[in-house]
Amino acid sequence: MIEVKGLTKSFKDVHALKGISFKVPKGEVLGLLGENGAGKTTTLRILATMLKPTKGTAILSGHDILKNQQAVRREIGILFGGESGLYDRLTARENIAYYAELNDISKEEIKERIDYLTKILDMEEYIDRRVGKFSKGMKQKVAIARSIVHNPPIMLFDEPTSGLDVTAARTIHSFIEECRKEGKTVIFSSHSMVEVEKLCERVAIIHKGNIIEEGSIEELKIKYNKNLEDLFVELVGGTNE
Ligand SMILES: Nc1ncnc2c1ncn2[C@@H]1O[C@H](COP(=O)(O)OP(=O)(O)OP(=O)(O)O)[C@@H](O)[C@H]1O
Repeated sequence: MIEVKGLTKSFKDVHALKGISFKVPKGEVLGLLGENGAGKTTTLRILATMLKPTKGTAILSGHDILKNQQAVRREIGILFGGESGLYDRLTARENIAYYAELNDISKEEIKERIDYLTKILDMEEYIDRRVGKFSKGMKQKVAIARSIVHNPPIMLFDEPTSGLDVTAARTIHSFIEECRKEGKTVIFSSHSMVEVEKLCERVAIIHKGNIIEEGSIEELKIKYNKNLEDLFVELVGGTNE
C-alpha cells in the first residue's frame, strides 16, 4: 500500500508538486500519466527517498518516507528510464550483488536470487561479463534484475521504456505484468497512453504539479465519453497559458 499525503516540492521558484495526495492499494498497478514537466519524476524520486519533499509525506508499507528511509528502501524496487546507473567496470553479477548488499541481503541469498533472475531474464550468456559494452537491452535486463534482487513488494517505474526499441520495451512490459501477477504494488509513470492502457487498471493524471483526475480507465472513459488519449488531452489542454 502506498499513501501519498499532500506532497509539495519546490525548486526555488519552480513549484514542481503542489500538494498531491493519492493511494495505491496493495497489488494494484497505478499509471501516473502526465506531460513533460508535469511532476512524475519528482513524485517518484520523493517516494524512492532520493529527494526530500518541501511539505507533506508518503507512507509505503506502513513506513514514513521522512521518518524511516532505510525501511522504505527495503520495501521498494526502482526502475527509472534513461541512464541505467550501472557500473561499467563491474560485471552484471557484481552490479546486482552490490545493490543487494546495500539492502542487507545475505551472501547465500544473493547468490540464489541472482541465479534465479539470470535464468528468468535469460542472461546466462553475459551475467559474468562487464556491462561497459552491453547493448541498451542487455543493460535494461541487468537493471531489472538489480531492481528486484531484494524481492520488494512495491515497484516504482519512471518512464522505464524511454529510449528503448520495441523488443526491449516488451521485456519491460512483461516484467511489469509479472510484478502485477505476483501481487506487487506498482506505480508506473509514462506519457504513452498505449503503454498505460496495456498495463494499468487505474490512472492518476498529473498536470503542472496537481493530480487533476484519478480513476479506473474504464470509469474515466465512461465519464468523459472519450478514449484515454482524448480525455487526457481535454484535461491537460487549454490550461497551458
Ligand atoms: N532538480 C531540479 N531543479 C529545478 N527544477 C527541477 C528539478 N527537477 C525537476 N524540476 C522541475 O520540476 C518540474 C517537474 O519536473 P519532473 O521531472 O518531475 O516532470 P516529469 O513529469 O517527470 O517530466 P518528464 O516527462 O519530462 O520527465 C519541471 O518544471 C522541472 O523543470
